[in-house]
Amino acid sequence: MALLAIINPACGNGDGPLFFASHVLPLLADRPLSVVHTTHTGHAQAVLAAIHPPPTLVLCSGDGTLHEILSALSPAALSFVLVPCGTANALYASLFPPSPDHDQVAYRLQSVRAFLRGAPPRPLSLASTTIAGQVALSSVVASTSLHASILHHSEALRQSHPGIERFKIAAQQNSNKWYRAHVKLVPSPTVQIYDPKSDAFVPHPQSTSHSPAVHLDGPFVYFLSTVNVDRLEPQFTISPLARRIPPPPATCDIVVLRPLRDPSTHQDTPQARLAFVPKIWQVLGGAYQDGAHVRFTYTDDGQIVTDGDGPTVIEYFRCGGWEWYPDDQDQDAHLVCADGTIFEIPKHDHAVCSIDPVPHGFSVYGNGK
Ligand SMILES: Nc1ncnc2c1ncn2[C@@H]1O[C@H](COP(=O)(O)OP(=O)(O)OP(=O)(O)O)[C@@H](O)[C@H]1O
Repeated sequence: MALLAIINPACGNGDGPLFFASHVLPLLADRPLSVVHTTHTGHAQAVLAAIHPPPTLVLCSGDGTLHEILSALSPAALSFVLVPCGTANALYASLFPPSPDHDQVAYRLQSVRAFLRGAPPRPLSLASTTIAGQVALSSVVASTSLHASILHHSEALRQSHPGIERFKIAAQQNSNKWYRAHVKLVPSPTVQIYDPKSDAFVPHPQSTSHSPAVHLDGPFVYFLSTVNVDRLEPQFTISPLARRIPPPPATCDIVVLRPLRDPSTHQDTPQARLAFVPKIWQVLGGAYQDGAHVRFTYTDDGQIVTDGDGPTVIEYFRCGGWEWYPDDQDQDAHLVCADGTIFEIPKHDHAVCSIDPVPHGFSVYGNGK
């Protein structure tokens, strides 16, 4: 089997080349292997586009390089052996959730080991987001609202803060924004919502056989859909049910925070936005506590508790995709993030995200399941 290693020397803390040479190369020494160190954005896919049939790819990078390759080569058939060398490594951390006492080197070699022991590669899902005729693919996340704003603003901090703290700084900069939009959730074949009481997905009450789509009005604080992953960073498990309750094919998990579900928040005012900021941190803090936010509920006076009888703080959906119609007057609501790349919806337009709309053959060496 032809094997190609692509190493991005610029991602994460820049230790990809050294880690590859010290720990990966010795394991692949008896195999025919070509090695490329990328020199610029777009280099990886240019190398791959020239190779037929596509090789099995040992990819030493973060999610961004993977995203570029998938976008350029779709709908090809290509298997990835992942060596996490990026900042967040969301896909790798989801395939191999880290434990506090793991050995750093061994932890990063698990996809290589799965490949070497002949484990079957696991098919990847692709979310396809269309904006003004342009298609953005993602294998991790497609989002709007706070997450898209965080990614938009964190890029400016990449040089000064190369680690994941840049996402926290950008989150603080954007925490009092609400995003005005209308959403249609696309059924597959229904729209399901997580019910913490039964710890199961149930059909959304609006999703009937006659009219299975679900419509949501804003304002939104958070609107984020994931495929293939339950986390965006090793400890930030924003869509934990993707692991605990495995999704059917061609669906995404969607995490939504709409502030007007809070019984103590009645309208969109500057004061209400300010008062809601600590609740946003509480919700995102729940994601850092192994996904505890999916069980958060409101008390009558708007306090957030776990497993209470009030309305859930977030709405956790599972469905075939979504459509996002931003309010023309709300510039911030026009940002869409697809695996870290930011797109802007033109005025009077919208974004449509669907999961695996065309067949493809991307797969990754994961934990063998
Ligand atoms: N030699 C290079 N110099 C500068 N940028 C490069 C080079 N090679 C690749 N790139 C670009 O680096 C960018 C960042 O890579 P990547 O997303 O893999 O890492 P990351 O952002 O550190 O990690 P993650 O996406 O997991 O947070 C990609 O857009 C890629 O195209």
